[in-house]
Amino acid sequence: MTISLSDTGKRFNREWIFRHFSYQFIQGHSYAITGANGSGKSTLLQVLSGSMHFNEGKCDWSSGGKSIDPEKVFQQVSICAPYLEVVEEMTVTEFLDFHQSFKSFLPGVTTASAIELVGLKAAADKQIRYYSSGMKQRVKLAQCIFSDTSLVLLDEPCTNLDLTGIDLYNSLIEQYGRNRLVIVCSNDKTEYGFCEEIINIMDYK
Ligand SMILES: Nc1ncnc2c1ncn2[C@@H]1O[C@H](COP(=O)(O)OP(=O)(O)OP(=O)(O)O)[C@@H](O)[C@H]1O
Repeated sequence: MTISLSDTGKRFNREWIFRHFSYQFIQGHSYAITGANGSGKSTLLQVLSGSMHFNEGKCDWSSGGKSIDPEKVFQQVSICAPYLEVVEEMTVTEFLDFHQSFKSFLPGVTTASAIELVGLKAAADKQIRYYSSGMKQRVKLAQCIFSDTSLVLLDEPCTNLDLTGIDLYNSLIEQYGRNRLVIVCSNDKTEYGFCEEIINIMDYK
């Protein structure tokens, strides 16, 4: 997947969040979007995911030189973000099985192996509502990283994670992020240290 933005701008009411944003995000590379609180990182990520309209310029998604219908971009997107919820009434096993009825996991990854990889095996049959905030974040990361998509969008991915969780995140990205397009929104280097390109949203005001 390649995402090409040309003079793209997004505003809420009269306030421009970013403007004149021209950039190309290319599969096989990793990018960090940085900037102060409220500067528009999450907004840009949602535009890149195809789930939010923009107000000027262009945003094109393509794969293998062929344009992707904006209505179908979601099929290629995995996202982990603080504003996305998990189904708390389910166990992690039920939740990841349910998720795979919409989006399958990467070849070779099963619900059981995903749960084990994120260190939740002992809590696999517990309802997610009884999980700690760090355990819930591990569920969100599993759902995002193990989905078989070309675009991985991570908004503050280490929220609530302990040091072991941060190490786990980095090793999952190392192992499963290769050959995909990975974009991280963060101001914390422990979350985006692996990224090859750093974009400061403040440069597009
Ligand atoms: N749906 C919305 N309607 C109106 N304004 C919005 C909406 N969503 C976001 N905003 C505004 O857009 C601006 C950018 O918000 P955004 O969440 O993208 O920032 P951010 O850089 O991700 O912030 P943070 O670092 O705090 O997560 C903020 O001023 C916010 O209030």
